[in-house]
Amino acid sequence: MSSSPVIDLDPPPHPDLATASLFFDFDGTLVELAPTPDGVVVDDRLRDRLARLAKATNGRVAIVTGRSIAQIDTLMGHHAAGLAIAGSHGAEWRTERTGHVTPQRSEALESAAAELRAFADLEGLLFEAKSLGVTLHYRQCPDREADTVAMAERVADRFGLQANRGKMMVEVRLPGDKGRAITTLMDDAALRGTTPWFFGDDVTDEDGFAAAQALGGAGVLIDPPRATAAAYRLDDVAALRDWIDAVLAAAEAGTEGAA
Ligand SMILES: O=P(O)(O)OC[C@H]1O[C@H](O[C@H]2O[C@H](CO)[C@@H](O)[C@H](O)[C@H]2O)[C@H](O)[C@@H](O)[C@@H]1O
Repeated sequence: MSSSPVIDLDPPPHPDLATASLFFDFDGTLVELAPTPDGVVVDDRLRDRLARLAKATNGRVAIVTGRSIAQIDTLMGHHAAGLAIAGSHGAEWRTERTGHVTPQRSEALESAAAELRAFADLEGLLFEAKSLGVTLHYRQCPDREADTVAMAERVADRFGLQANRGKMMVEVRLPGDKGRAITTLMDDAALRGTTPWFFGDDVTDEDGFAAAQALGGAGVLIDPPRATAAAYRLDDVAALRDWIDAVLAAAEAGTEGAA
Protein backbone atom coordinates (compact mmCIF):
# COMPACT_ATOMS: atom_id res chain seq x y z
CA MET A 1 0.00 0.00 0.00
CA SER A 2 1.46 3.38 -0.95
CA SER A 3 0.80 6.56 0.97
CA SER A 4 1.72 10.08 -0.13
CA PRO A 5 4.70 11.60 1.67
CA VAL A 6 3.94 14.07 4.43
CA ILE A 7 5.35 17.49 3.58
CA ASP A 8 6.43 19.58 6.54
CA LEU A 9 4.95 23.04 6.91
CA ASP A 10 6.54 26.38 7.83
CA PRO A 11 5.86 28.07 11.15
CA PRO A 12 3.13 30.71 10.84
CA PRO A 13 4.06 34.32 10.12
CA HIS A 14 2.83 36.97 12.55
CA PRO A 15 -0.79 37.82 11.77
CA ASP A 16 -1.96 41.42 11.47
CA LEU A 17 -3.80 41.66 14.78
CA ALA A 18 -5.84 44.61 13.50
CA THR A 19 -7.66 42.28 11.10
CA ALA A 20 -7.17 38.78 12.54
CA SER A 21 -9.52 36.61 14.59
CA LEU A 22 -7.70 33.94 16.60
CA PHE A 23 -9.33 30.58 17.38
CA PHE A 24 -7.58 28.12 19.70
CA ASP A 25 -8.28 24.49 20.41
CA PHE A 26 -7.73 23.76 24.11
CA ASP A 27 -6.19 20.34 24.99
CA GLY A 28 -2.87 19.72 23.26
CA THR A 29 -2.82 23.28 21.90
CA LEU A 30 -3.21 25.80 24.74
CA VAL A 31 -2.46 23.27 27.48
CA GLU A 32 -0.26 20.18 27.57
CA LEU A 33 -2.05 16.84 27.43
CA ALA A 34 -2.32 15.14 30.82
CA PRO A 35 -3.10 11.55 31.86
CA THR A 36 -6.68 12.54 32.78
CA PRO A 37 -9.06 15.35 31.69
CA ASP A 38 -8.95 16.99 35.13
CA GLY A 39 -5.15 16.82 35.23
CA VAL A 40 -4.43 19.64 32.77
CA VAL A 41 -2.64 22.71 34.08
CA VAL A 42 -3.95 26.17 33.24
CA ASP A 43 -1.46 28.69 34.54
CA ASP A 44 -1.62 32.46 34.95
CA ARG A 45 0.79 33.00 32.07
CA LEU A 46 -1.68 31.35 29.68
CA ARG A 47 -4.54 33.45 31.05
CA ASP A 48 -2.37 36.56 30.65
CA ARG A 49 -1.42 35.67 27.06
CA LEU A 50 -5.06 35.19 26.06
CA ALA A 51 -6.12 38.43 27.75
CA ARG A 52 -3.36 40.38 25.96
CA LEU A 53 -4.27 38.80 22.62
CA ALA A 54 -7.93 39.70 23.22
CA LYS A 55 -6.90 43.30 23.93
CA ALA A 56 -4.70 43.47 20.82
CA THR A 57 -7.44 42.06 18.56
CA ASN A 58 -10.29 44.07 20.04
CA GLY A 59 -11.78 40.92 21.59
CA ARG A 60 -11.46 38.59 18.58
CA VAL A 61 -10.07 35.56 20.46
CA ALA A 62 -12.03 32.35 20.95
CA ILE A 63 -11.55 28.84 22.33
CA VAL A 64 -12.96 26.13 20.04
CA THR A 65 -12.99 22.88 21.96
CA GLY A 66 -14.40 19.40 22.32
CA ARG A 67 -14.86 20.08 25.99
CA SER A 68 -18.09 21.61 27.25
CA ILE A 69 -18.22 25.34 27.99
CA ALA A 70 -18.86 24.44 31.64
CA GLN A 71 -15.53 22.57 31.74
CA ILE A 72 -13.65 25.51 30.20
CA ASP A 73 -15.25 27.84 32.76
CA THR A 74 -14.03 25.57 35.56
CA LEU A 75 -10.52 25.34 34.14
CA MET A 76 -10.11 29.00 33.14
CA GLY A 77 -11.97 30.61 36.04
CA HIS A 78 -13.36 34.11 35.53
CA HIS A 79 -10.91 34.67 32.63
CA ALA A 80 -13.20 32.54 30.45
CA ALA A 81 -15.82 35.27 30.56
CA GLY A 82 -13.64 37.57 28.43
CA LEU A 83 -13.37 35.06 25.57
CA ALA A 84 -15.80 33.69 23.02
CA ILE A 85 -16.09 29.90 23.37
CA ALA A 86 -17.44 27.22 21.05
CA GLY A 87 -17.75 24.07 23.16
CA SER A 88 -18.76 20.46 22.55
CA HIS A 89 -17.27 20.63 19.03
CA GLY A 90 -19.48 23.60 18.17
CA ALA A 91 -22.78 22.17 19.45
CA GLU A 92 -22.83 25.06 21.97
CA TRP A 93 -21.26 28.53 21.91
CA ARG A 94 -21.08 31.69 23.96
CA THR A 95 -20.18 35.17 22.80
CA GLU A 96 -20.73 38.58 24.36
CA ARG A 97 -23.53 39.22 21.87
CA THR A 98 -25.33 35.84 21.83
CA GLY A 99 -24.90 34.68 25.42
CA HIS A 100 -24.82 30.89 25.87
CA VAL A 101 -26.52 29.13 22.95
CA THR A 102 -26.99 25.41 23.59
CA PRO A 103 -29.33 22.58 22.64
CA GLN A 104 -31.08 20.49 25.30
CA ARG A 105 -29.55 17.18 26.34
CA SER A 106 -31.62 14.60 24.48
CA GLU A 107 -33.12 11.38 25.86
CA ALA A 108 -31.01 9.53 23.30
CA LEU A 109 -27.88 11.04 24.84
CA GLU A 110 -28.98 10.06 28.36
CA SER A 111 -29.53 6.45 27.24
CA ALA A 112 -26.27 6.29 25.29
CA ALA A 113 -24.36 7.77 28.25
CA ALA A 114 -25.79 5.15 30.63
CA GLU A 115 -24.74 2.30 28.31
CA LEU A 116 -21.28 3.72 27.77
CA ARG A 117 -20.74 4.37 31.47
CA ALA A 118 -21.55 0.71 32.20
CA PHE A 119 -19.15 -0.36 29.43
CA ALA A 120 -16.40 1.90 30.78
CA ASP A 121 -16.82 0.52 34.31
CA LEU A 122 -16.61 -3.02 32.99
CA GLU A 123 -13.55 -2.36 30.82
CA GLY A 124 -11.68 -0.15 33.28
CA LEU A 125 -11.85 2.93 31.02
CA LEU A 126 -11.99 6.51 32.22
CA PHE A 127 -15.53 7.82 31.59
CA GLU A 128 -15.91 11.59 31.12
CA ALA A 129 -19.44 13.02 31.31
CA LYS A 130 -19.89 16.30 29.43
CA SER A 131 -22.82 18.65 28.84
CA LEU A 132 -23.61 17.35 25.36
CA GLY A 133 -21.69 14.10 25.13
CA VAL A 134 -19.45 11.57 26.80
CA THR A 135 -15.83 10.58 26.27
CA LEU A 136 -14.31 7.15 26.80
CA HIS A 137 -10.57 7.48 27.50
CA TYR A 138 -8.24 4.52 26.94
CA ARG A 139 -4.96 6.39 27.62
CA GLN A 140 -4.43 4.14 30.68
CA CYS A 141 -5.27 0.93 28.76
CA PRO A 142 -4.38 1.41 25.06
CA ASP A 143 -5.00 -2.26 24.30
CA ARG A 144 -8.75 -1.54 24.74
CA GLU A 145 -8.80 0.92 21.81
CA ALA A 146 -10.40 -1.27 19.15
CA ASP A 147 -13.21 -2.59 21.36
CA THR A 148 -13.89 0.84 22.81
CA VAL A 149 -14.13 2.54 19.42
CA ALA A 150 -16.35 -0.24 18.08
CA MET A 151 -18.68 0.04 21.09
CA ALA A 152 -18.87 3.85 20.83
CA GLU A 153 -19.66 3.67 17.11
CA ARG A 154 -22.39 1.06 17.66
CA VAL A 155 -24.02 3.07 20.43
CA ALA A 156 -23.80 6.34 18.47
CA ASP A 157 -25.35 4.68 15.46
CA ARG A 158 -28.19 3.15 17.49
CA PHE A 159 -29.10 6.43 19.20
CA GLY A 160 -28.58 8.75 16.20
CA LEU A 161 -25.58 10.46 17.78
CA GLN A 162 -22.10 11.27 16.47
CA ALA A 163 -18.99 9.26 17.34
CA ASN A 164 -15.57 10.72 16.81
CA ARG A 165 -12.06 9.72 17.71
CA GLY A 166 -9.37 11.87 19.27
CA LYS A 167 -6.08 11.35 21.07
CA MET A 168 -6.46 8.15 23.14
CA MET A 169 -10.22 8.58 23.34
CA VAL A 170 -13.53 8.25 21.51
CA GLU A 171 -16.57 10.47 22.06
CA VAL A 172 -20.30 10.03 21.54
CA ARG A 173 -22.15 13.32 21.37
CA LEU A 174 -24.68 15.61 19.79
CA PRO A 175 -23.70 16.61 16.24
CA GLY A 176 -21.21 19.39 15.62
CA ASP A 177 -17.77 20.02 14.19
CA LYS A 178 -15.12 22.67 14.60
CA GLY A 179 -15.55 23.92 11.03
CA ARG A 180 -19.15 24.83 11.73
CA ALA A 181 -18.10 26.27 15.07
CA ILE A 182 -15.65 28.67 13.42
CA THR A 183 -18.12 29.57 10.67
CA THR A 184 -20.76 30.35 13.31
CA LEU A 185 -18.42 32.53 15.37
CA MET A 186 -17.15 34.31 12.23
CA ASP A 187 -20.74 35.30 11.42
CA ASP A 188 -20.78 37.52 14.49
CA ALA A 189 -20.84 41.21 13.47
CA ALA A 190 -17.62 41.81 15.41
CA LEU A 191 -15.72 39.14 13.45
CA ARG A 192 -17.31 39.24 10.00
CA GLY A 193 -14.76 40.13 7.30
CA THR A 194 -11.76 39.48 9.53
CA THR A 195 -9.11 36.83 8.84
CA PRO A 196 -9.52 33.64 10.89
CA TRP A 197 -6.54 31.70 12.23
CA PHE A 198 -7.22 28.36 13.89
CA PHE A 199 -4.64 26.56 16.02
CA GLY A 200 -5.22 22.87 16.84
CA ASP A 201 -3.53 19.53 17.36
CA ASP A 202 -6.04 16.72 16.97
CA VAL A 203 -7.82 15.07 14.04
CA THR A 204 -11.07 16.76 15.12
CA ASP A 205 -9.32 20.09 14.42
CA GLU A 206 -9.02 19.33 10.71
CA ASP A 207 -12.55 20.66 9.99
CA GLY A 208 -11.50 23.87 11.71
CA PHE A 209 -8.36 24.20 9.58
CA ALA A 210 -10.44 23.77 6.41
CA ALA A 211 -13.04 26.32 7.57
CA ALA A 212 -10.40 28.91 8.48
CA GLN A 213 -8.84 28.52 5.04
CA ALA A 214 -12.21 28.71 3.27
CA LEU A 215 -12.87 31.98 5.08
CA GLY A 216 -9.60 33.47 3.84
CA GLY A 217 -7.42 32.54 6.80
CA ALA A 218 -5.29 29.58 7.77
CA GLY A 219 -4.95 26.60 10.07
CA VAL A 220 -1.90 26.00 12.22
CA LEU A 221 -1.15 22.42 13.25
CA ILE A 222 0.36 22.08 16.74
CA ASP A 223 1.84 18.61 16.36
CA PRO A 224 4.56 16.68 14.52
CA PRO A 225 4.20 16.61 10.72
CA ARG A 226 1.23 14.66 9.36
CA ALA A 227 -1.28 14.85 6.53
CA THR A 228 -3.35 17.95 7.37
CA ALA A 229 -5.50 20.76 6.01
CA ALA A 230 -3.41 23.24 8.03
CA ALA A 231 -1.14 25.67 6.18
CA TYR A 232 1.43 26.10 8.94
CA ARG A 233 2.84 24.05 11.81
CA LEU A 234 4.42 24.43 15.22
CA ASP A 235 5.88 21.49 17.13
CA ASP A 236 3.96 21.61 20.40
CA VAL A 237 2.26 23.65 23.12
CA ALA A 238 5.55 25.24 24.19
CA ALA A 239 6.28 26.36 20.61
CA LEU A 240 2.82 27.92 20.35
CA ARG A 241 3.35 29.79 23.61
CA ASP A 242 6.71 31.12 22.35
CA TRP A 243 5.09 32.17 19.08
CA ILE A 244 2.28 34.00 20.92
CA ASP A 245 4.87 35.77 23.08
CA ALA A 246 6.74 36.91 19.97
CA VAL A 247 3.51 38.11 18.31
CA LEU A 248 2.52 40.02 21.46
CA ALA A 249 5.98 41.53 21.90
CA ALA A 250 5.95 42.79 18.32
CA ALA A 251 2.40 44.10 18.59
CA GLU A 252 2.97 45.79 21.92
CA ALA A 253 6.18 47.38 20.62
CA GLY A 254 4.26 48.60 17.57
CA THR A 255 6.31 46.55 15.11
CA GLU A 256 3.73 43.92 14.23
CA GLY A 257 3.93 42.26 10.81
CA ALA A 258 0.94 42.22 8.49
CA ALA A 259 0.47 38.67 7.19
O1 LIG B 1 -10.94 19.96 21.36
P1 LIG B 1 -10.01 19.91 22.52
O2 LIG B 1 -10.02 21.16 23.35
O3 LIG B 1 -8.62 19.51 22.16
O4 LIG B 1 -10.61 18.75 23.44
C1 LIG B 1 -10.53 17.41 22.97
C2 LIG B 1 -10.67 16.46 24.12
O5 LIG B 1 -9.70 16.88 25.10
C3 LIG B 1 -9.66 16.17 26.31
O6 LIG B 1 -9.05 14.91 26.08
C4 LIG B 1 -7.69 15.05 25.69
O7 LIG B 1 -6.98 15.70 26.76
C5 LIG B 1 -6.90 14.92 27.99
C6 LIG B 1 -6.22 15.80 29.02
O8 LIG B 1 -4.99 16.23 28.54
C7 LIG B 1 -6.15 13.62 27.70
O9 LIG B 1 -6.05 12.85 28.88
C8 LIG B 1 -6.90 12.85 26.60
O10 LIG B 1 -6.17 11.68 26.24
C9 LIG B 1 -7.07 13.73 25.35
O11 LIG B 1 -7.82 13.08 24.36
C10 LIG B 1 -11.03 16.04 26.94
O12 LIG B 1 -10.96 15.17 28.02
C11 LIG B 1 -12.09 15.61 25.94
O13 LIG B 1 -13.37 15.73 26.54
C12 LIG B 1 -12.05 16.57 24.75
O14 LIG B 1 -13.03 16.24 23.81
